[in-house]
Amino acid sequence: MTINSDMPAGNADGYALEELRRESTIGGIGQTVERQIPRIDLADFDRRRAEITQALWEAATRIGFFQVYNHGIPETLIDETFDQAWKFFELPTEQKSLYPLRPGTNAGWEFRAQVRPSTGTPDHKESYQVTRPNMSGLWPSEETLPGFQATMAEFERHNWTLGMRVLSCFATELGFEEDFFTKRHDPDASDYQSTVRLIHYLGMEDAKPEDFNSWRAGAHTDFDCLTLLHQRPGQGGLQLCPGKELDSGNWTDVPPEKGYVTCNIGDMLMRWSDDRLLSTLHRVRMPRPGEYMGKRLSVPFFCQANKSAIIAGPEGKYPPISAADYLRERQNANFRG
Ligand SMILES: O=C(O)CCC(=O)C(=O)O
Ligand SMILES: [Fe+2]
Repeated sequence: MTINSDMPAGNADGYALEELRRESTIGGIGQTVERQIPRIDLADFDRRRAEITQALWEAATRIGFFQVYNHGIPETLIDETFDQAWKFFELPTEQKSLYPLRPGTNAGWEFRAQVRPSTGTPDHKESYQVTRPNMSGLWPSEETLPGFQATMAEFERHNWTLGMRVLSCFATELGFEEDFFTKRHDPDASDYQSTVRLIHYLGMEDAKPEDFNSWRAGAHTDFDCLTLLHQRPGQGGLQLCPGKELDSGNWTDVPPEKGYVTCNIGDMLMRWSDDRLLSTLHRVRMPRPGEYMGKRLSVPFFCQANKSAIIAGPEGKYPPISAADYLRERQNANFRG
């Protein structure tokens, strides 16, 4: 049975099965409560590494979400990436259909194809994913979108650098070598699978009332080690709900702000850390009456360990599994067809 997101929030008492009750709570609207999302200054990283590591560890073990600033990715490059993303989404549907998402590759374009287990309804969005080794035939030509591929490549490289920096702090706290995760996200390997995802949440200006019952992105945790999320000021909607408080349905807005990259731990790193680093549930809600109704763009970078990497925590809480097998399981539960 599928629980739809238009089920009234907090009305789960009638359900006998714990799983259904829990799922309907996740899919429900819940309440908005304020929580402090830690903000961490990465300036002068090499000199301040110990101090930054403590702040990242505290945030990642307490709430699993944090925002970093002075992060080293040029704002002009971020702006250019959003400009190119919008140019891509503005292409005619027939053109975008030439670059279809291939199952299991995290590469290519999809339109309303992602159904979250928490809601059972397709996210109100389209997306285009870039996973470098899997892009054959999926790049728009220079004629179609001048500079697109070069911008994505540069953006990808900067995000990888930032991601590896943050992961190096978690590595040492977990008792691994500083470059432990860097080696396992080797960008030159053929089984590299970190991903840039351009997302367009459809504008709601002319939407039907029932469209507001669905989600821009249904509640989920990310599959990866670490997500670096770029958002646009004024285009809010991201909310999180920390694990222990899930039953309360208390969700917290994470407003986008210029200069900040929102980071969250994904399931892969939670497992790799024997559950010490928290992969926190989040979602993108529809705008409320009176809020900005236009389109929403966001660009996450997912640090996903290379396929051959073996995920095994220092304390051995879970049996070792390759990153390839781990991601396959998660993707199969999320994409139709
Ligand atoms: O668009 C956002 O703000 C969040 C996107 C997200 O959570 C995801 O793509 O995993
Ligand atoms: Fe996410």
